[in-house]
Amino acid sequence: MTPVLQLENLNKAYGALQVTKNLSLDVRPGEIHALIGPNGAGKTTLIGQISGALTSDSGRVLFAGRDVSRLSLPERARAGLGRTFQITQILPEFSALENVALAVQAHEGHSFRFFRNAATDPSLNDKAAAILADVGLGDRCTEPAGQLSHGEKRSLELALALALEPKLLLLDEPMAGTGPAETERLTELLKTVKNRCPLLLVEHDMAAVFELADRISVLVYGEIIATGTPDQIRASKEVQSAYLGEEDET
Ligand SMILES: Nc1ncnc2c1ncn2[C@@H]1O[C@H](COP(=O)(O)OP(=O)(O)OP(=O)(O)O)[C@@H](O)[C@H]1O
Repeated sequence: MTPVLQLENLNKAYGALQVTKNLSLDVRPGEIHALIGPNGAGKTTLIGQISGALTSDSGRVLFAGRDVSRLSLPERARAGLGRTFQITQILPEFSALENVALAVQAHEGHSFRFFRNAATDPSLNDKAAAILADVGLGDRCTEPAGQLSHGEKRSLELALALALEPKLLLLDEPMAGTGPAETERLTELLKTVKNRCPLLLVEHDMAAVFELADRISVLVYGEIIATGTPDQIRASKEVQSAYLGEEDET
């Protein structure tokens, strides 16, 4: 099966600090691939190298059958490489439906100059409502986005990303700052998002990772020390000593 995303021998240094070391990884169609590792292992840097926010010193990023290594972040986004928007990019005064309708409108190539029409365009609204229903916000469509709970805002971020119909979604710590009930809800939600597109998930919440991931890659000091199913990763002595053991002690 051809991977959706394939990283080949990526490198990235900040001065003398080699943050990403000859890193190779792939994400397959239909999977949730989780990337875990201790603080400072280089996860955020790697996500930046994949999205195009950061340029790699060497190596290749192959996405949806093409080499996107030299493409900018917007070009990679247009090629279908999705990422969740930050909560700060949600328009708090607009309803959840209007926020998603604007994203659908942007994806369909309409100009933002006509954004006032987004709220009244039935086809945009129908698509936006369907996406909101998928992320569990079907009954919160008319709520101003600023009034949603933190967890609901996370769901809205996902809806905004899905409105762009990505071929792969990069998720950087979706559970951060959410309580146990919201984490459980988001975990269930990500299981359904997986039906729409594969996910590369960076997450510190190990319970969520082990429940969600089809495969897990463990990053330590910029190197992948293991990739495997949750059971394989749990059983790996190298992973236990490098990462999971350390977590258990805290
Ligand atoms: N712009 C930068 N300039 C210099 N060093 C940087 C820069 N960005 C990150 N680093 C360093 O690169 C290393 C990896 O950082 P990164 O944020 O990618 O790790 P991380 O795994 O995402 O960490 P965390 O889990 O804490 O978010 C760290 O040692 C960090 O201090």
